[in-house]
Amino acid sequence: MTVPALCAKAVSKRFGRINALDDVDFVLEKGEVHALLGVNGAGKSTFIKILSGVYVKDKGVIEVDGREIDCHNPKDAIRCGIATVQQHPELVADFTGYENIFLGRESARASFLSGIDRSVLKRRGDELLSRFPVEIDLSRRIEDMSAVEREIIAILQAIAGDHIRILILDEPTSTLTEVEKEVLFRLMNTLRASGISILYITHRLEEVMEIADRFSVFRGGRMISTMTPQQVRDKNLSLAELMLGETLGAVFPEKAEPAQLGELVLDVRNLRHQRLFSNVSFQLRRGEILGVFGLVGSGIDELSKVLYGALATDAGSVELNGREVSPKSPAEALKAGIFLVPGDRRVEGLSLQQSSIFNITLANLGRASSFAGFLKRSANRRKSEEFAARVTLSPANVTMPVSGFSGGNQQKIVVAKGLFADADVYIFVEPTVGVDIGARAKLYGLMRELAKTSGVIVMSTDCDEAHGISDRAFALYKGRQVVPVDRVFTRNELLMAGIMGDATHA
Ligand SMILES: Nc1ncnc2c1ncn2[C@@H]1O[C@H](COP(=O)(O)OP(=O)(O)OP(=O)(O)O)[C@@H](O)[C@H]1O
Repeated sequence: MTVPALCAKAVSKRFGRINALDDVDFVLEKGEVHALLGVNGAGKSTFIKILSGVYVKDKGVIEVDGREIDCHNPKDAIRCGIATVQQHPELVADFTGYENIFLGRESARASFLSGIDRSVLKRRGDELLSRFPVEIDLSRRIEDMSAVEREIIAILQAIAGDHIRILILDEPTSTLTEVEKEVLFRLMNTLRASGISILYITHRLEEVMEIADRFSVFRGGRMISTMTPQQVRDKNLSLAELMLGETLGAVFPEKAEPAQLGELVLDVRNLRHQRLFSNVSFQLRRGEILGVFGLVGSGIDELSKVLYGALATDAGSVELNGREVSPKSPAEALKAGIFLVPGDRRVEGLSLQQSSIFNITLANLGRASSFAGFLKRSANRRKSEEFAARVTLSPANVTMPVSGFSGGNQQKIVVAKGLFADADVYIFVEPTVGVDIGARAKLYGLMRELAKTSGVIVMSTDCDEAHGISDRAFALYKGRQVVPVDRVFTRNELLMAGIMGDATHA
């Protein structure tokens, strides 16, 4: 019998009263791609953080190549042959690919600072890259690279130590397009063929069927089962239901009936921002959800920022409730009644060291304060608890710092903040990145609820999302609005509009 690359036996970890991992047994075979699945808060990140030495387990045994290891920090893990690429790899933006690949290693850093021989760096970088079927110009700086190029640099950095046998990837595809994902999968396949075992977290279930040899499902801190994609096909199982432990209803809520539509709330005409988008026009009524689909770089990010006052517009007009507005800052937009649920909640949406109460009430200080300007502490707590329950925050603890919540639950706090803000228009940008399928269905339900009294815009690089959640939608293709907004379209038409710039190819 071959010895597995990694074996965990009865591994447990608590955070205060939370049992984040409970007696987890897990086996990673040599040269396999093994996916970790689970709803938000299931314990996936805690498990990989223990393997990569970020957290120390409370009890249990971890073996690498049949030998017990005891890691107390990431360096210990790397010494044991385990390298990890975080969800948002920390690369040095103004350094080249070559420099970043070898920066992670202390010895390289020392020689780097003392003026390393660039030709050595280049030779070693080229040699490393030549082992993989991907093409990247490593002499470019990280800030000029695409998301997938950065991910690949982070992986090359992780495996640059030749003794690395286990590679852990945390949601590596969450910011990648379909085409970029295929590039990453090619790299993963080559690593697998070279005998490296890959353990990776994903919320994109269709990927598991495509790339994983096996997958393990975590639920409530326990490891529920390990299976192959073939077993899922043979038994006709649903990965989402395995994760949830219950049957999943419809992911998207019902569309709005025409009779439910209220007055016009937002009227956007011929909006333009530099060369990133131009001539964007649409109207939004209370009671409806408008979807905007576009690939990364299509201009949807900039469009949301213009609407929210974070970027200036060069031409066009925006009317909110019949009055022209041109917010100069996000604070002004919020005051006017436009609330943005941003794509990157880590940097744009939340103060991570503060509690949920603080974060939720920040969105509407007028509502959170008394006439004399004092914060209404007990009322705010009650309201925060009410909104936390509506977004099914888990754990339902509104005083805990936001940093203690899992990624998906942090996204729920941003939405609770939106509920408290009581805005006329809600703009969601990439609302479900990193959010599990069960919580996603609940978030969509909340959007529909918000749309009962406000107008909602959902901007997404995921066509199924932009189409599934919306009553009407249009696509942005290289800054151009493709689908006429009043036309009823199919999902394929919207997809073609967003990726080809022409809906008629569908
Ligand atoms: N540093 C921490 N302090 C307190 N509680 C924590 C901490 N890290 C994780 N937890 C808790 O442990 C549980 C497991 O969280 P974990 O981040 O491992 O989940 P996850 O499956 O990775 O979720 P997600 O998909 O949302 O990232 C959650 O209840 C979470 O709130």
